[in-house]
Amino acid sequence: MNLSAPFIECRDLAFAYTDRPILQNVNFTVQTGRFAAIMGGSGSGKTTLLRLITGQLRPTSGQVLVQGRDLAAFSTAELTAHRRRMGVLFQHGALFTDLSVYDNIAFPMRELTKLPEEVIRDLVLLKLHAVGLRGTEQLMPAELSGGMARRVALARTIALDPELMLFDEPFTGLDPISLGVIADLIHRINKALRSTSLMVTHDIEQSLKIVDQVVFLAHGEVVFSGTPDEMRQTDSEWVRQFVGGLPNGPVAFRYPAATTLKDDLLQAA
Ligand SMILES: Nc1ncnc2c1ncn2[C@@H]1O[C@H](COP(=O)(O)OP(=O)(O)OP(=O)(O)O)[C@@H](O)[C@H]1O
Repeated sequence: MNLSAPFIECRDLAFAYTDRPILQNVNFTVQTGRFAAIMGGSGSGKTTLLRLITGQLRPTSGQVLVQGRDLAAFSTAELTAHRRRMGVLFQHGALFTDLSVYDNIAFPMRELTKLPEEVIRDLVLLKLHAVGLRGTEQLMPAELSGGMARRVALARTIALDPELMLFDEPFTGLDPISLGVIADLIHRINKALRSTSLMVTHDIEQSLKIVDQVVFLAHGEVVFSGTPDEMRQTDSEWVRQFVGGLPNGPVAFRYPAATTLKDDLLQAA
């Protein structure tokens, strides 16, 4: 593994849903083995960006390069191989409710590989151990707390030792202790597997502790890209409003109404 080479590179990336532009001029690189957070306000295009990187969406213009190769030029077989190398953990980390913890983690191994059951068994136990939940194999998802369920989902995400891990708001809905546990696990797994990781998150406090770089989106463009330290010191108004949780800033508190309140009130009188 060449740790100084980019694993993911977005070059002049733009995307529109039919004629509605969502992303434009997006340029950034994530080096192999690094951990990047994608941040930005609601609707700024973070999840859309993740979907472009998984290959679920195709850019309107520009490129997503994976290990130097344009994703758009991947054959169907290459795209399948790309997805197989990826571990994805979505917001609610949904487990299959009718499968036990064991079968949930074994699922991608059974679906995507021809590994014999005894090897799968050892791998499931190792993954459960990695998230601190060995002994829960026979429990059903309904018997787990929210934090435990997220850890099982994380174990399933790493089932096949992904080279690329994508997390979409992995901390949503967790209490502070579970949140700290998940953040620590994600960090340790990124380092242990040396997998390149991207995480969409609103949680500044936890994520700045564990990521190597932050890509900050506003109105569909990258308005800041740098290390957590650079982010804390930046004078970007967008970032400062987000970090400070300020109600007013580049993202205005008030909707830009076409008339003034005074006019409206006078008209009604
Ligand atoms: N399938 C779709 N068709 C049309 N518009 C969409 C579709 N999916 C998302 N959008 C729009 O694209 C914009 C960006 O959405 P996206 O989910 O990428 O934002 P986000 O930054 O992840 O937001 P949040 O933090 O609220 O999850 C939003 O305005 C959303 O309404």
